[in-house]
Amino acid sequence: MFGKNPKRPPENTDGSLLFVQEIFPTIQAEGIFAGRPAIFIRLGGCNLACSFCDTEFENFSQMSLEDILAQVQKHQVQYSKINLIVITGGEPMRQNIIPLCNKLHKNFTVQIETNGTIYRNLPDFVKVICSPKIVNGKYTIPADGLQIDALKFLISASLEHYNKIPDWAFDFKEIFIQPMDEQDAQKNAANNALAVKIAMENNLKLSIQMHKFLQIP
Ligand SMILES: Nc1nc2[nH]cc(C(=O)O)c2c(=O)[nH]1
Ligand code: SF4
Ligand SMILES: [Mg+2]
Repeated sequence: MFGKNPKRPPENTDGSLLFVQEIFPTIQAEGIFAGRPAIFIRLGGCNLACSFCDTEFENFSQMSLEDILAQVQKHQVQYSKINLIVITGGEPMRQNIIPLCNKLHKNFTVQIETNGTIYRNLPDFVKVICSPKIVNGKYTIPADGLQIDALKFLISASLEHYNKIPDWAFDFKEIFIQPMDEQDAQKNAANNALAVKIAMENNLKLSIQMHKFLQIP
């Protein structure tokens, strides 16, 4: 969170054990499935350390796929109709999530939230939302071969480089513009205004973090 995390490299395991921060039901607040109830699996660790990162992902513990599925099933007791799983982080592609995706596919639409810097040969059914980040003054271009369903750009009026969509992005079929939450009312107001301007000028969809407005996870 807030760039204070260690940058953790990709883990190349068989995917039968994963580092998990939290498994919780909520409303998917961002991107193509915004508004849809979902069970979130937040995985531990990230390979980047963004100064504005709003997420705690370093209190993770190792879980087997069976334990993860059992926790998902526990939430299904209360929310039996939910049919969307969101795997996020941290950076979920840091770990081998392919076996987990395959198991979840039987009962759920599976969507991941990734910064796009790590390649994995994900099954075609996985919906990938990629939010590129600035590294060395430039947006990271999604890893070669990664199948992406939508890009999501965070917009800040004050943080360097986060005020413009890179030209390469327009080759992708769907782009969301999302005001960055900088935990500061004045900055956030400027971020909202700039995000609306960029969305309007480029005919792109706006994504707002509705869970913060709703005060849900
Ligand atoms: N409600 C809710 N929706 C989200 N969509 C993406 C999130 C993320 O942290 O990746 C997120 C999150 O943290 N909460
Ligand atoms: S890539 Fe995402 S999860 Fe990782 S540090 Fe940046 S904002 Fe946080
Ligand atoms: Mg979040």
